[in-house]
Amino acid sequence: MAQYARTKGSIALITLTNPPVNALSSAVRKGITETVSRALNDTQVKAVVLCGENGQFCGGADIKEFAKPMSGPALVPMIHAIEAGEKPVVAAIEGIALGGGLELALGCHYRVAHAKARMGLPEVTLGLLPAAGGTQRLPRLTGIPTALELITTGRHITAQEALKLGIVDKVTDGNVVDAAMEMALSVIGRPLSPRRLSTLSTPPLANLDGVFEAAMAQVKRRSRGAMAPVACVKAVRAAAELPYSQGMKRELELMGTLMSSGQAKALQYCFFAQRAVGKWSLPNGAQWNNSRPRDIRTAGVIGLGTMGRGIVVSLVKAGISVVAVEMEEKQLDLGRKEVTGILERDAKRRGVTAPLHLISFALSLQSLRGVDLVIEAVFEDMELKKRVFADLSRVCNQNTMLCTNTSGLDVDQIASVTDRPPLVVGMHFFAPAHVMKLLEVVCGPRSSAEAVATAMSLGKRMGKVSVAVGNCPGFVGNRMLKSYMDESVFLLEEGASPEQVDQALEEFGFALGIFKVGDLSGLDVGWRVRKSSGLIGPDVNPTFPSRVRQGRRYCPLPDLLCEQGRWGQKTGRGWYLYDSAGGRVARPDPEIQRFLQDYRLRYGIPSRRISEQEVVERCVFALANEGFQVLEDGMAAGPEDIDMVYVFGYGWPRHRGGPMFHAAQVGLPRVLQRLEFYYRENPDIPHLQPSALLRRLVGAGSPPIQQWKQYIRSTHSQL
Ligand SMILES: CC/C=C\CC(=O)SCCNC(=O)CCNC(=O)[C@H](O)C(C)(C)COP(=O)(O)OP(=O)(O)OC[C@H]1O[C@@H](n2cnc3c(N)ncnc32)[C@H](O)[C@@H]1OP(=O)(O)O
Repeated sequence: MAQYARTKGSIALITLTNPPVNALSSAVRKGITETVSRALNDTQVKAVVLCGENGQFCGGADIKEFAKPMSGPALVPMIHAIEAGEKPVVAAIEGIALGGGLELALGCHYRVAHAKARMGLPEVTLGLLPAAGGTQRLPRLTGIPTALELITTGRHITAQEALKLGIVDKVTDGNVVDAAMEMALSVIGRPLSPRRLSTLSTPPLANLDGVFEAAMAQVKRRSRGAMAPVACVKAVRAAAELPYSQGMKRELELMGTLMSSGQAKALQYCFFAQRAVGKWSLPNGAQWNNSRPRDIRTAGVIGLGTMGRGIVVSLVKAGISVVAVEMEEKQLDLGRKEVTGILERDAKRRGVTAPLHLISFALSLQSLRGVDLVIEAVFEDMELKKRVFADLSRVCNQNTMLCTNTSGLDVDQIASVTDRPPLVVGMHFFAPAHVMKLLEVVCGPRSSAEAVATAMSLGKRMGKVSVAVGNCPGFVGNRMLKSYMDESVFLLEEGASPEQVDQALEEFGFALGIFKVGDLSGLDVGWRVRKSSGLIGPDVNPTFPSRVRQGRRYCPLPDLLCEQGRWGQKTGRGWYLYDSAGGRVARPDPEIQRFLQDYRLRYGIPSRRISEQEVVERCVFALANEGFQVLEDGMAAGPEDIDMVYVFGYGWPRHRGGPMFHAAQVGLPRVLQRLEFYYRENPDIPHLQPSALLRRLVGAGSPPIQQWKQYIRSTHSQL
């Protein structure tokens, strides 16, 4: 897995060969160890060049091997042998040098990179730290602040930035191996000591304590509850304060704690799950590798509200020409201003020109005649959407794909008013659409494989994580969210306060508690949906609204709040109080306490002390329980799909893997037992009744999450 060749007489060329990214599997480590030793012992060889085949230097440790017992040579002594050797070794970096790949390069005496290469230490994103000497060598090379930033964020950098930071010695537009050979020849005979990073001291830094305290505070704020960023700061601190050998001991110790943690397992699961969801398949056998997506060059977007604007920006940034349509001039002007502003600010930040030439704005659907694909983003109202799609059917070319950005309406009903149901799919973006990474691609029963493939591939082009989901109310994300939201308001009825619930969920790892999220997105949105779904209406007693509707427990608290004009941040008051309309800083509101007490008194609900454990279990297990039901109904291909929806669309803490992975990690028997308990206590809450799939999995001895699909009774995938 590492090839050896002698070139230009005195140079040994070692090539890593482990496609697709030359990960440092045990076979590759063995190959490098053997070939380096051969080169160092060959008296004819005066210098060594290390490169990777197929234009990729190295993607780091083989992540698949983390779950297995360690075998083969370890990375640390292998890199040490390169650095300590008496012949100059030059890394020829093409494509990527990530994680252990960059650490390997840092052990070489010189580094030459191709202009398009990317480098970084992304271990933190896998719940780890760069434990092949990365936390000790990088600070000695770049200084502490830069190393701290790169190691705690895992950010990839370009070759140009790497050159500026001193991480590489040369950047070339040409053949990187040739350039590395040239450098190798030029450095033969030069002293190697100054090039051995482990022997250097970290550059002096004033106010060391202050720098590390600030870094620690920042990682704790940024990644609530995540262990790896904290360990990264500690490891870099060791580089600043300890000799190299002791720093390496500290690095190893910290890595040991991380490696055995549930967080690392969750983050590594997320890495593979994110890739697995791209490999969609439909019951008719069509799948990602046998269905050809269309080449989309032009698109139309209808509706320039918050969602539509974000969608336009995402498309344009992917290089697609967009016709943006609004029906009213005022809305169109507002939309144009917003879209232009977002694109200009983004371009300024990146030092490029805003691609405004790719957008045109129009007041009529007629302008969409020639586009390849249309995304509708009008109000969430079935009749309105049907009118739009019937019009599109008449206006657009016969071949134009028609997509709806509905967040939960029946895609098939929408398709049924068109002349082309196979070319209709849902593309459910998440607000703000140019920021959020999730795209649910909703496969209607009549959506063609080509349409699904096109929407999935378009999502990827826009930098989204596209997940194929079935066509049921709320699809995957919003369908599951309903149980989570219902539990949170039931907890208020029973004695909790919004801030108590939010605090418990934020401690769990959510970026924002559910009530803060509600205030942020506007409480009136859900109010409108409940009205249109018949949960609120003329039959409901306004002074004593019923707590049972459509045959299940219902909590009228959010409706009562909306009736008082408390719509969240936009009105300055919601579950919390804000300084003014549009204010962002949430403060607990004593009025809400009184409102909740009056409500409980009025309905005779005894108020009790609710523990943090109950808050988290009822909200999170209810969410996972609905996830099991989603799987059973065939609306998601597997638990990975659900987890990626939650990680990328709903602020689920990535270091907990997703609701389904979390359930597996807590232990399915425990989840079942707690759901049974809460359902016994609340028999009027159907979503607390454990799903049949959960019971079956527990009955089968709780198999690993990768095997759950085998236990899904239905063969009726709705994808
Ligand atoms: C002592 C410990 C020392 C060091 C620790 C480490 O080195 S941890 C690993 C650090 N490296 C990384 O985190 C890199 C992870 N990979 C990526 O970020 C991307 O894969 C990459 C390299 C930028 C390429 O992206 P691209 O979009 O081009 O391809 P894709 O992500 O779909 O990957 C292609 C297939 O390669 C598999 N793969 C990638 N990296 C690794 C890896 N390090 N180990 C194992 N497998 C890896 C990936 O799963 C894909 O597989 P497939 O079966 O095709 O889905």
